[in-house]
Amino acid sequence: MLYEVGALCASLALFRLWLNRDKHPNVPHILPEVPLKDDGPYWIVKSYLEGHRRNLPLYSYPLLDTFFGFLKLNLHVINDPIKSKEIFTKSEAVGGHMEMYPWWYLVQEYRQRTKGRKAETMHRDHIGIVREHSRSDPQGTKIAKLCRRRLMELAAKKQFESKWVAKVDSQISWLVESLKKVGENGTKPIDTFTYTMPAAMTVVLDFALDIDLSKHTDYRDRICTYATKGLESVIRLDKYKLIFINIPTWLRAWIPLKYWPSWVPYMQGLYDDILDLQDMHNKNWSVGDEATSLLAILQTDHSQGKMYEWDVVILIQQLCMTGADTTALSLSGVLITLARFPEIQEKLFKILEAQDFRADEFKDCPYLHAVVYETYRYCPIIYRTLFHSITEKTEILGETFEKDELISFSIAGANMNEKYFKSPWKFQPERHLNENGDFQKSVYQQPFNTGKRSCPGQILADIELFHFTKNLMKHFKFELHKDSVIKPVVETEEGWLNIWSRDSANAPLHHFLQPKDRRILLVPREN
Ligand code: HEM
Repeated sequence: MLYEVGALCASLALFRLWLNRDKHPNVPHILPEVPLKDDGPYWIVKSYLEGHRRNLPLYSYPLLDTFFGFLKLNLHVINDPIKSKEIFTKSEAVGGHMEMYPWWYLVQEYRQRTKGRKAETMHRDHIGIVREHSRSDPQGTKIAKLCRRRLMELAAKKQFESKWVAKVDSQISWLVESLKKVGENGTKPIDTFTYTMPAAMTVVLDFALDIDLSKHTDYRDRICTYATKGLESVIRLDKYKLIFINIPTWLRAWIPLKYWPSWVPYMQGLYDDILDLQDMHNKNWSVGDEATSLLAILQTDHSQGKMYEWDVVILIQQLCMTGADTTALSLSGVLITLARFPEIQEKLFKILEAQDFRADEFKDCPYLHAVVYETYRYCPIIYRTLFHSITEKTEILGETFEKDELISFSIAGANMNEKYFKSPWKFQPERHLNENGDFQKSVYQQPFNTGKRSCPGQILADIELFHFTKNLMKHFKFELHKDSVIKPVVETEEGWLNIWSRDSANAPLHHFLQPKDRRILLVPREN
């Protein structure tokens, strides 16, 4: 008996050693400065800065190391923006989201077990835009790319641009009224995200469904909460989730539902709401009618056998989860940054005032466009790309990667590197203007990443940031409150690092980089 226990321990130890072997001894590791359980966006961004300081084109950091080393995950980070662009644009092997798929599997298995609405037509692989791009699944890849193309084509249609701008404009009066009321006319600091989030959700769902959610605020407010909780639970690597996703499906089927992670039953509500909205949309539209909303375009594709029923539903769900938090937090970032830099705010205000706040297109106010892009750079709330899982053995920057390994690009790292942006710790919108005063995008700045898996919503996001900022500037002056912990402005690395919360990834909204304080004063301009 003793002999068998000894043999078991020895084989476990050997297995652990084998698991922990360094697959990439040439790739430097940068370990977080805090224990992994306390690790959060601030510490990751700090490691990006270190990667750049050491001029490393590629490095790795541990995402997870638990169960005595039996569950260990490393992320490989590409630092060089030009190389990253080349890899994500050309490579056929970096198009997976392996780390996210099980989230959808769990939610769907639960729905099927509880016989939720339309569960009978669900299939675990019909997951819309996040489907894997890989040579081993040509049909799935084709559907993923079609979902992506449909979204991007609709957003980019020049004749529709004024429609998207009008959707932003339609949010302004309630947004202004709400901000004045809760901010007690500029005397009480407020977290604008609470209001920019429903505004951004209304725009994205109006874009997708042609339904104005400000007339259905119950749906709007619920979907906002689902979206934030959904995105947090997709991105976080908590142990309970990891245990669940690693249990084989046949075994999971025996686990009583009360032991499933709490977000799994909770997220069923988002599917139900989307199915309701789909019914609402289809009261005025049927296959064969002109398709102007994204949903109508996708349903037409489904009717022609180009995608499945749940690819359509799940793409709408994915827009809820990716299209509002990102835009709303970035917009709050613009307002906070303008509050920190009053001279720049004043300059922008004067430019806009001189043109009576008329700027229908980006070219009508290059300085505003530059302020938005300088905020994406200096205030990179979305501080890295999603993780991309490798779909087949491939070479990246001289290293051989195996299927299912993870890579990502350090958006915030490149943004703050002197090599790409002179005096990176200074907030200087002018760096995005050329000698004629026109807006010019830097090749080094990639807030949406580039290539086949880059953000398909970037056109809509830019429109929202530009027009929301313009409209809010007209009504408010943004100021830091007297106790703000992101004061004073110090334009050094230390001063920049001091803006950000050091909370772990488990803190609310810390799947993104968060300022220590999102509250500002919004002082009405009319007074
Ligand atoms: C300022 C706002 C936004 C920022 C900074 C942003 C940034 C990003 C980034 C960095 C990624 C990951 C790209 C990669 O890993 O290669 C991403 C993915 C994505 N974004 Fe955005 N995004 C924003 C707004 C939006 C909007 C408005 C939509 C929808 C209309 C959207 C839809 C998506 C989707 C569906 C994905 C996943 C794409 C895929 O996996 O293939 N995003 N976004």
